[in-house]
Amino acid sequence: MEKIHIIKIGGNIIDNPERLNTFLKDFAVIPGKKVLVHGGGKIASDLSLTLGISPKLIDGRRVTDADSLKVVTMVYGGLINKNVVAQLQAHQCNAIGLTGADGNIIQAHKRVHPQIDYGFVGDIDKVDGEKLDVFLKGGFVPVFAALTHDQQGTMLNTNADTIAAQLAIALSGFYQTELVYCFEKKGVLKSIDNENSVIRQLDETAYQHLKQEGVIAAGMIPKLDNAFETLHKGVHSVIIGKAEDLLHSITENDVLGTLLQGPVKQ
Ligand SMILES: Nc1ncnc2c1ncn2[C@@H]1O[C@H](COP(=O)(O)OP(=O)(O)O)[C@@H](O)[C@H]1O
Ligand SMILES: CC(=O)N[C@@H](CCC(=O)OP(=O)(O)O)C(=O)O
Repeated sequence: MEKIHIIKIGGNIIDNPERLNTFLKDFAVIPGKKVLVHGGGKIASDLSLTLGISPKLIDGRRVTDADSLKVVTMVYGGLINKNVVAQLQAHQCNAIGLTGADGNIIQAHKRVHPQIDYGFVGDIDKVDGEKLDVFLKGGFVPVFAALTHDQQGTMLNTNADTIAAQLAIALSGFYQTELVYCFEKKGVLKSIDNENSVIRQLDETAYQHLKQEGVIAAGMIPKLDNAFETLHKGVHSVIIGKAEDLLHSITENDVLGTLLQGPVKQ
């Protein structure tokens, strides 16, 4: 099976023009088929404050009222997505910027929660892997913003880690899929203050223990929940690591961050 990489960049890289440029230069030369997914939560929060809208997050998920939806649509789908695409074009990578609404590739519904009204936050129902594959087969490199839609004309804000996971699952029907979460640390750490304490390989049992002990916390919990879900649904492997280590991990076949692997296929 042909390989594909689904790569997600975290907010701390998008927020830093130099790190972003270095990352995009590396991303551009990754051989083979690839998809990039980005968020940009921090930039959206900063712009919200400038506009007099107080950002509100619960467990890392943005409560997205009508005004916040306008902000995230502009910031993720416009400002960040188009600048990322333009920079990739400058590195001879034929990127095409998409949201889940484009080509109806990611269908979602507004989140229903018994206690909390998250507003215009989307939970994904379906990813159309075949439509996405049309772009890939056409030689394009899809770049997804953290936006989906409800098929009734409304955009929805959807966490970028979740979008990357669901795209990886959908593409695993056609490709040997590797999901890569790039963020600002070297990997999943045994001791959060020690960059040299990277856990090289993590299985689900060890993850549950480390979560109970509080070693793995905050944003790393939904990231790993997403990651293990993908392994149960056909994704070959997941790498969690530093953006600057991406190229080495992929091209040298030597993962510098944390590697999660699915069951060995017969
Ligand atoms: N054991 C751990 N190893 C690494 N990061 C951890 C760990 N436990 C909690 N974290 C936190 O998880 C964060 C990553 O989640 P998040 O902020 O959602 O990522 P992203 O930058 O991709 O949006 C890290 O910045 C770190 O503060
Ligand atoms: C529903 C929800 O929380 N959406 C996220 C989407 C952006 C994102 O995921 O950005 P990072 O990867 O930079 O965190 C948000 O608005 O913050």
